[in-house]
Amino acid sequence: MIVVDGARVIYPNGTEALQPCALRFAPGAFTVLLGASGAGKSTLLRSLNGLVRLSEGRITAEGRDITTALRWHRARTGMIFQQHQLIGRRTVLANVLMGRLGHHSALRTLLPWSLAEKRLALTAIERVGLLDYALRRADQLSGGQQQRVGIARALVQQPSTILADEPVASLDPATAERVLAQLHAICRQDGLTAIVSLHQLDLARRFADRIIGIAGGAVVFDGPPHALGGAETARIYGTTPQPEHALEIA
Ligand SMILES: Nc1ncnc2c1ncn2[C@@H]1O[C@H](COP(=O)(O)OP(=O)(O)OP(=O)(O)O)[C@@H](O)[C@H]1O
Repeated sequence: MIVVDGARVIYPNGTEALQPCALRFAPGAFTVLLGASGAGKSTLLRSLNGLVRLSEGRITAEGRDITTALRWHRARTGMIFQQHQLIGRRTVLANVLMGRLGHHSALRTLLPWSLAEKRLALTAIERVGLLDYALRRADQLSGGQQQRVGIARALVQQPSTILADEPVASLDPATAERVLAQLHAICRQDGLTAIVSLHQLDLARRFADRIIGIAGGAVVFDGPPHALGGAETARIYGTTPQPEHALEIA
């Protein structure tokens, strides 16, 4: 269980990117963060991995404050980014093995990877359907394939939580859906807690167990997809509810 308790983020330039909020993330749930550009989704996700320092409040995982147990927390938290953050000239296998770095001391990383770790990496690559590409350079893959490498790199960490920051934003709609469906299926199979920011409302409705809507750094909606009607969507995106949406809520 991850618990966000009164977390607030004010960046050094004075921007309050996250207003004080209290959230609980139950194990195994697939949560989608929705919000307009600049709403604060990345700030929340990055706080959950200790990449952004809280100005107030605290975040705990399994009862441990993540700031004092940061290395432990990061080792069990897989991060997936919009731009994949792959090393283009390295192979898929080498990129996926990078996911193991958090499990080793700095000195251990100077040694070659063990057979067991290579097996783990190949299994993760196989799970995302890219075994035939394991020895290809990452920059020779399509955008969708590169994001699947990003997923495999997160899986090889053997995480209990996946944080994904707009993982399908740079993909065409059909590829976005396939990649997200694969991520969702893997999280389900492994019982992983997933917190995923998305721009696509339809994908959020389809895959989320729970949707958290953020606007201006505040949580303005928190509930299951079926509770997200026109008025709630308008609150998240700062738009006027449409008549058909109004009917949907009635
Ligand atoms: N390092 C930073 N320093 C100052 N302000 C920042 C910083 N990072 C983000 N912000 C500001 O904080 C607010 C929230 O940004 P954030 O990136 O969390 O939003 P987002 O919902 O993820 O947006 P997007 O969908 O465009 O990625 C914005 O006003 C943004 O300009």
